[in-house]
Amino acid sequence: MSLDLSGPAVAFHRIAKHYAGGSAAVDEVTLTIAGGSFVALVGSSGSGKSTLLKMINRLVEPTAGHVTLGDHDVRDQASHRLRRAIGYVFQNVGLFPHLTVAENIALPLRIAGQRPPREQREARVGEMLDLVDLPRALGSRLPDALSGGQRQRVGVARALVTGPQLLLLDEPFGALDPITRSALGDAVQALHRRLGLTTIMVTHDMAEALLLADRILVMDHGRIIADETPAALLAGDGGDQAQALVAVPRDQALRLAGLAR
Ligand SMILES: Nc1ncnc2c1ncn2[C@@H]1O[C@H](COP(=O)(O)OP(=O)(O)OP(=O)(O)O)[C@@H](O)[C@H]1O
Repeated sequence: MSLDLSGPAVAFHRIAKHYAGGSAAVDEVTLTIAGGSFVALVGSSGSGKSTLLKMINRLVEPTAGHVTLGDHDVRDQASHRLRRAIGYVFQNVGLFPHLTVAENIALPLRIAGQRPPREQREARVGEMLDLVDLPRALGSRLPDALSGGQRQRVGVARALVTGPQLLLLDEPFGALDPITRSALGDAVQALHRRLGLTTIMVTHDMAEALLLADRILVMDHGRIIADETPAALLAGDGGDQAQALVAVPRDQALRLAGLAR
């Protein structure tokens, strides 16, 4: 496991994406995310969050502008090398149903051209299962024989197996029940800190963003309309749209507190 505690800075330089026939999905975004930070991207459906995220690992190519990781333009690397340096977790995980959990976790090593001997590969898979708090015995099961939360943990293990220092999460907990969701959010935050990652997470859930991230970007119509710390958002900063999103968990907390009285 890489323990180099320095995830890369990620910078967007006037980045834009126009899909054919649509308006700008991302509209000239310029900003820098500091290495080692945990950033949440929130905003309404269709505001451009996933598109912005996928321009980092080049699953989407920008129409204009570019992205840098540290000092390097992401276009300067072959995409397989780039993706080895970037962990990516999305809502439905995309585990291969006919491969065991262990084989799924080891797959990025093969794709990255690494062919460690069997014992080394098994040791690495075991380490990754430990990292995401899954029993090693689950390695021999097929993904169908796991719960949704366990599958999502396998997705995180697979994303981190090549030792990336940048982790991208696209609605990673969207399909999970609230208790599993909260436990996994905490697990990802702990991994972020322990491994010194730079983490960028797309979420619809402002409460999750406030609890996990140290910086929150609110998107609307392809632009960043608020860029605040959780403390600043909770203190009322960021403008009306950001405050409308913060009002949802705040009102729920107040109503619950009222019920408990
Ligand atoms: N492959 C595509 N082809 C054409 N248009 C697309 C494509 N992917 C996304 N779009 C459009 O780009 C805009 C931004 O989409 P994007 O998925 O980035 O938004 P989002 O904020 O992540 O939404 P959601 O929260 O619903 O996932 C939307 O209008 C969407 O319809």
